[in-house]
Amino acid sequence: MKIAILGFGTIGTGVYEIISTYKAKSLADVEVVKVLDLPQNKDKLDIITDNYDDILQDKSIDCVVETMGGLHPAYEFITAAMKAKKHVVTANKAVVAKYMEEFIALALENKVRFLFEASTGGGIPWIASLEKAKRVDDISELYGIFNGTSNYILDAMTNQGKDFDEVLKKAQELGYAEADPSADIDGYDVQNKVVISSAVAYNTKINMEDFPCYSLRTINSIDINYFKKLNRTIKYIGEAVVNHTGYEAYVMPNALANDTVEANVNSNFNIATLYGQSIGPLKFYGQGAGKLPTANAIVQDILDIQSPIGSLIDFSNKLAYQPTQENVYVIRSTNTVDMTNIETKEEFEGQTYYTTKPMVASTLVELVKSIDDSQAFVAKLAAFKG
Ligand SMILES: NC(=O)C1=CN([C@@H]2O[C@H](COP(=O)(O)OP(=O)(O)OC[C@H]3O[C@@H](n4cnc5c(N)ncnc54)[C@H](OP(=O)(O)O)[C@@H]3O)[C@@H](O)[C@H]2O)C=CC1
Ligand SMILES: N[C@@H](CC=O)C(=O)O
Repeated sequence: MKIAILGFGTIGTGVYEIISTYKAKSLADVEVVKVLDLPQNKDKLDIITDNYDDILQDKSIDCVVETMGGLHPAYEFITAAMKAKKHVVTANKAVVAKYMEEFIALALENKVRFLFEASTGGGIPWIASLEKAKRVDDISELYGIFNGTSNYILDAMTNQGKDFDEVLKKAQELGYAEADPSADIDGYDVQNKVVISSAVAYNTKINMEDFPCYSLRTINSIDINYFKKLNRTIKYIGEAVVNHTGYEAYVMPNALANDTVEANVNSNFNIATLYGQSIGPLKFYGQGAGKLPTANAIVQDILDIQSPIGSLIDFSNKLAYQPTQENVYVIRSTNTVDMTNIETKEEFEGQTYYTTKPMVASTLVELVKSIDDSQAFVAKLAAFKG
C-alpha cells in the first residue's frame, strides 16, 4: 500500500518513522511515497512536495494520512482524496468532529475507508473498541481523561508542585499540545473527542454548544491542596451519557476520590471507559498524546484498510526462555533459608518473611527449591512499567 502524508510535524514524522524504520512484517508492503509540507521544507526529504495535486493525481497512492491539523485546508484535502478514490486516515479531531457525517457518507459513496482512531485517545485503541463493544451491547455511558496535555499539567501541579504555565510549556516541547494550546486547557479538544466518541458509541451527532465545558486554565495550587485535604484529585474529564429522553455530556474538572483508577492516571496518559449492558464497565488506558503513540494508532488504521486474510500467528519466531529481569521477591517459610541472596528477614505475627536481593527468575527458582517447603509462599515485589 502506497501512502502520502499531509503535514510533517510531530505526528506526520512519527508515522513516517514507524513505516520507514520499523521491521514489523505487517509493514513490509506499506510505503510512504509522498509527503505534503510547506515550500521552505522541500529540501528535508526527496519525497516532499508542496503541491497537493502531485498526491491527488498520483494513481499509485492508495491512502492519504492527514496530520496537518485545523479545519482548513484539511477538510478540502480529505474530501478531495476520497473523491479521488483514496482511503483517508486522520488524527485531526477538530475536522472529524465537525465533518464526520459528511466524511463517512463520502467514503461509502467512493468505496474507500475513512478512519480516525488517532483522533481520540492518542495511541489507545478506543474507537475500535467502542465499535467492537457496540456489536453486542447498547453503550449507555462513556467518560474519561481524553487530553494528554491537561493531564500532564495536573499531574505536575499535584505531585510535583509545579506551576501551570511552566508545565504547559514543557507539554508543548514534548509535542503533546495542540498548535493553539487553548484547545487543550479550555476544553475544546476534549469536546471534539466527546463528540467523536458519542458518534461511534451512540450513532448520533451531539452538539458541543449544548453541553457545559469548563476551562482548566483557572486552577491554582490552593485548589489542588484544598481537594488533597478531601482525599480527592482533580482530573479533567469528558463524558457523555444516554438517558431515557436523550443524552447529557460534560467537559470539566472533576474532583475524584484518590482511590479511583482515574485519579491515578498521570503524565500524558489517558483513560477511557465505556459501559455496555452485558460487558459492564470496560477501561482503556495508554498514552493519549505524543509522536509515536499517536502515529502507532494511525499505522494501525492503515493496516486495518488492508484487512488481513487468515491468521497473523505463524509461529515463525523461535524464542528461548531466557530470564534477564532482576526482581525482588518475598518468601515466607518456616524452613531454613540460605541468607546469601537475602536482603532482610522479618518476623510478622508469628511468621518469617525473607526479602531477596534483586535476582533473575532462575536464581529465585533455585532458592525456592533449596528451601524445600511445600507450604512456602512466594511473591514478587512487582514494579510494572506504566
Ligand atoms: N501531538 C499529539 O500528541 C496529537 C496530535 N493529534 C492531531 O494530529 C494533528 C497534527 O498534530 P501535530 O503533529 O502535533 O501538529 P504539528 O503542528 O506538529 O504538525 C502539523 C504540521 O502540518 C504542517 N501544515 C499545516 N498546514 C499545512 C499545509 N496546508 N500544507 C502543508 N503542511 C501543513 C505544519 O507546518 P507549520 O508548523 O509550518 O505550520 C506542521 O508541520 C492535529 O490535528 C492534532 O490535533 C492527535 C493526537 C495526538
Ligand atoms: N493535544 C492533544 C493531543 C492528542 O489528542 C492532547 O494533549 O491530548
